[in-house]
Amino acid sequence: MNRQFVKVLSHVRPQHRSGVLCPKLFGVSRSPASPPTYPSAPASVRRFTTSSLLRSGSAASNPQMAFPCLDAVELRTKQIQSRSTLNGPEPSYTTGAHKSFTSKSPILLDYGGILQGFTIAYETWGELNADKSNVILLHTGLSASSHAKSNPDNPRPGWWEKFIGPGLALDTDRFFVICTNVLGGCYGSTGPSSIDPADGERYATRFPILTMEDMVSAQFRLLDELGVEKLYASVGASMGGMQSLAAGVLFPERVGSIVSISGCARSHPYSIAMRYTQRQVLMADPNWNRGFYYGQVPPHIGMKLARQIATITYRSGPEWEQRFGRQRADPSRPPALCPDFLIETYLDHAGEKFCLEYDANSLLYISKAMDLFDLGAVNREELRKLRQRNRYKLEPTHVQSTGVEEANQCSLSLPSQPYTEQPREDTPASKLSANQTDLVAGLAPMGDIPTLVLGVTSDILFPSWQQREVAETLKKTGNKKVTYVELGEDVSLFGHDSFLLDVQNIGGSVKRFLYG
Ligand SMILES: CC(=O)SCCNC(=O)CCNC(=O)[C@H](O)C(C)(C)COP(=O)(O)OP(=O)(O)OC[C@H]1O[C@@H](n2cnc3c(N)ncnc32)[C@H](O)[C@@H]1OP(=O)(O)O
Ligand SMILES: N[C@@H](CCO)C(=O)O
Repeated sequence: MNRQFVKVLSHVRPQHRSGVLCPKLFGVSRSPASPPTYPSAPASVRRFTTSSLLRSGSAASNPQMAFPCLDAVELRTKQIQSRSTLNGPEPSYTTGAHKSFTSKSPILLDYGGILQGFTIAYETWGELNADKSNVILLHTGLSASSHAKSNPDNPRPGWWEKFIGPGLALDTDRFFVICTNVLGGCYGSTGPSSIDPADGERYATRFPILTMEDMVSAQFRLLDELGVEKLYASVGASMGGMQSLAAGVLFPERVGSIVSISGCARSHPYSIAMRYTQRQVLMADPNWNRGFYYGQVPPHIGMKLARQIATITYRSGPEWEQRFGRQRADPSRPPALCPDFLIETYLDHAGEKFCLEYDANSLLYISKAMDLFDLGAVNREELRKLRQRNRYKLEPTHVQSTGVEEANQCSLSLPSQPYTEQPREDTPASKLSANQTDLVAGLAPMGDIPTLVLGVTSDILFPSWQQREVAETLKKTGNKKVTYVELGEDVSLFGHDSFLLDVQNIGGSVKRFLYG
């Protein structure tokens, strides 16, 4: 491990020890040994809080428990409701100054949606050389903005701050690094929170279903605009790893090399299950309101819970064993149903940090796009045919849909009969082999692109077997320039998020590959 874990409460910064504060909205004080304290709710709110519903102990055998964690989120709802009407109650999703590219020509999306125009927010570092041959396109994970690195216009540290710069993994003495906020995002690029030019209202859930390939196609429109014909490298981790591979499949002649860190060539059922659960939790928040919450209280409770589930998939059990063990935040207090164990206060804090920082609808659309990701030949062919069928939507004479007939197409209904296990014609072995063959055919366009596949053994979301699958599949396409690196548990226990944390091993491998 390249990092010291401290199994004591002192690891938790005092201001975060409550487990239920929202940095933007609450001030919470706590000394290391004292129990969590919460700001007291105004009288108007106290009426609704669970603590005020405590029943008189006269007849009960035991007192009712208190739920300060629920009081706190209810208080937040009230505070958002009563905020200034000037800016509207919803938070503004921005990470600061960035450049923007707006395409005036429409983009037809894989599943038939259309955007009449779109904007991509992006930032750059380093100098573009004369023949524009030193460009690295850096793809983000799910929730990141284009702000990968600080710059004079926005000195706030970026999400890959220590990986980009002179002499670093993405060496800005040599490369011109571009990072975008993805299509569907909420940090300056067109997404569900953007205005639909057709009616001047937010898209909300009238935003069309997206794919990774749609996001990558939008990025390549930006490259067209910048006059970049061929990338030196397409680099990304997590969802960015998916995009990095998708760029190689969609535009093989325009991609010089590929780095895929903790990515995959197709989403597997376990990762779909984990994202599905997050979406369901989020959509169950009444404030989500089927996506039409703009101008109202956003679904901060659903977002918080979704992020807690996500965090469980981003790190690893062994990391938490070392870091928190079974320690409770305050063993002197009786057990509570609100955050109690250190791992619980940690997850609570992760949810708090995120719940108003990111647009809920962006989370839904982008996580769905991750689920839909499959670079296998069969899926790619189906998407190609679908695009072909929808080409007419790009005709200038095409009248835009009123949304009604399209909405009907979107209405999945649950099967009327309970699921019964389907008999399989294939034996498991031949099924597996068919899957592999399909993926080899799908990745064939990358057969000549030098590729680094980097995985982390402690990653449960994009597990190392998927990394090996990508590397092995590429080799089967005839690609002789595949480098496979796996960080074992003796190197990193940070799980999926290792790509954000392990500068030495992740950054070092990327640097060696790019300089190779
Ligand atoms: C490409 C992309 O996807 S970029 C997107 C990256 N950004 C995010 O994911 C945003 C959310 N951030 C994170 O998930 C993390 O901060 C990371 C992955 C960026 C960095 O991880 P780490 O440095 O290991 O931070 P860690 O997960 O330990 O969290 C530290 C925070 O938890 C708090 N904390 C740690 N232990 C506890 C605990 N037991 N109880 C409560 N709070 C705790 C710390 O005080 C600290 O608070 P702060 O961030 O408000 O200062
Ligand atoms: N922590 C990362 C992981 C998923 O890429 C994120 O939130 O985007």
